[in-house]
Amino acid sequence: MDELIFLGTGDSMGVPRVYCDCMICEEARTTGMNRRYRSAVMIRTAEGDILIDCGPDWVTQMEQIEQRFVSHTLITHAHFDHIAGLPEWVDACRWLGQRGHIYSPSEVLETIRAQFPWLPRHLYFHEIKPEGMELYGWKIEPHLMCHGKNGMSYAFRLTKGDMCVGYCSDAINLSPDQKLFLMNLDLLILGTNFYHEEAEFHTRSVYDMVEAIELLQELQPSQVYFTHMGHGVDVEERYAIPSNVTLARTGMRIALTVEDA
Ligand SMILES: O=c1ccn([C@@H]2O[C@H](COP(=O)(O)O)[C@@H](O)[C@H]2O)c(=O)[nH]1
Repeated sequence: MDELIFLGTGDSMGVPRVYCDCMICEEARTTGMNRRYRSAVMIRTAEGDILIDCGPDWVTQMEQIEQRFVSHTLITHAHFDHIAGLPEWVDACRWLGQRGHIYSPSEVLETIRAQFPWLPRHLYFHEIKPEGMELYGWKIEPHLMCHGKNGMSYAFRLTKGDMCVGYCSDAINLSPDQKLFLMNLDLLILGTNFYHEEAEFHTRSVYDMVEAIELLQELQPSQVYFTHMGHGVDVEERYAIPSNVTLARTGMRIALTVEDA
């Protein structure tokens, strides 16, 4: 049975934030309930694994799940917190003599090539076209999403048999067309930086939970996991969230079947 593992559920700085002594960062340093690596998931299938995003915590994340290698990586957008682990993945490819496969829409791949010009020596670059692609039995479709003040990011819709999963880690203020892409999912993984963010809307780049809950009323997914959470979120707090919403934790696993999702 396919499964999804949360390798990271943190915002762009992760939790704890290196400069911060707040209660949540201190808790993350001690008991570690709120320790959150940068957002990424691994989808495990009988045929092989698919990593979504490869941020600066990639090595630690692989060690945590005791996995030595991954051959196939999808990238949502070329921001530091989603791609900074690529050179380390490529070093692993180089030392193992195995060329990895990286997948994203063309402009994301272009930015990655510009940032890390040596990667194509050890990676096959595959453009995900708007009509999508197939990998290990999953149909994977991309859609460009509003990422607020930080530009645009892709969400992926992954379908296998009856199971339909949406991965949208970095989005805010979605247009009707962008919302349509995330309708009728069995499982939605959605980024929410805070429970309720006080900063002015135009300065922001990711939903907060209060806004996300409103959005869910339109999208109507069966099950939802919030990810990309900053140090304002305490996973032990009893927030007012619907019963089908879970705050994802590092290492959490979800069976990718309609019954279990
Ligand atoms: O052009 C850019 C802009 C930002 N970044 C990095 O992205 C994150 C911010 O992400 P949020 O999810 O919007 O909080 C931060 O790490 C910036 O350094 C980038 O790489 N490129």
